[in-house]
Amino acid sequence: MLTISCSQMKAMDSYAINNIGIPSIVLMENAALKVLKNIDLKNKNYFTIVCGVGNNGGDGLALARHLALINKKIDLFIIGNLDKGTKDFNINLNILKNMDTNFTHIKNDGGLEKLKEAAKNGDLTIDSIFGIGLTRKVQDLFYKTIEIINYYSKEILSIDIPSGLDGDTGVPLGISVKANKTITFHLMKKGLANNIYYTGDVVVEDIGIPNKATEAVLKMD
Ligand SMILES: NC(=O)C1=CN([C@@H]2O[C@H](COP(=O)(O)OP(=O)(O)OC[C@H]3O[C@@H](n4cnc5c(N)ncnc54)[C@H](O)[C@@H]3O)[C@@H](O)[C@H]2O)[C@@H](O)CC1
Ligand SMILES: [K+]
Repeated sequence: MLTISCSQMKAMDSYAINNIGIPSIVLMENAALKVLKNIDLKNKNYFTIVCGVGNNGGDGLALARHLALINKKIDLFIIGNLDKGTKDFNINLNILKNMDTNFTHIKNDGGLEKLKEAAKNGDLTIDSIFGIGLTRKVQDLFYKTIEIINYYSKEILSIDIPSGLDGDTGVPLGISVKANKTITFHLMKKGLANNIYYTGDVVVEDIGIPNKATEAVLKMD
């Protein structure tokens, strides 16, 4: 199976967006719908969703909307500086606010306590804190959040990459979510291959990036 690095994935995303003209929000919506497709909606009704403020978090917010639309119970948590959300994260957060969906900003111990309860009580925890944009060691509140997700969740689904896992080396940067299932986008990432301890089952889902983008990037290397 072809495996790619996080920088190749970023370049493919960017080629699809900037050279082909697919709006990034379309890719995000596709990503969320592909995650939704991989959830056992017959048996799962209560979702604890933990989002960062990058595009991985944006995927989680779009998924939260789709779960709310089909009347699932969602407990939404956001970690990170809300003033630094990406454009597509902000679009999705704004939609949720307009739908009167509440969220907890994990910025103090109160937030972590709520997360413990939600992770314990939920049927599935959705991990959308970091994807291919993880750049440094996971520390402090992020570390504690991942610790709680791993310890209390009945089952965990990671969006794109288990948060904290280096998508190139497969080694945690300080700590990583240990997922039961990982839905990764477009192509398999190097760090997810043969790394079932962290990733659980890995499903690769197409999000509408044309072959032309893939080939253009592979040719560069
Ligand atoms: N337009 C796109 O590029 C698309 C991206 N997609 C999703 O977006 C992800 C990539 O999004 P981004 O590039 O925004 O990156 P991420 O969302 O993976 O992470 C970036 C955020 O995490 C922070 N961060 C990184 N390392 C940290 C650390 N150790 N501690 C605390 N904060 C840390 C950064 O400051 C930034 O806020 C993909 O994995 C995928 O899930 C999909 O929506 C498809 C389209
Ligand atoms: K993730």
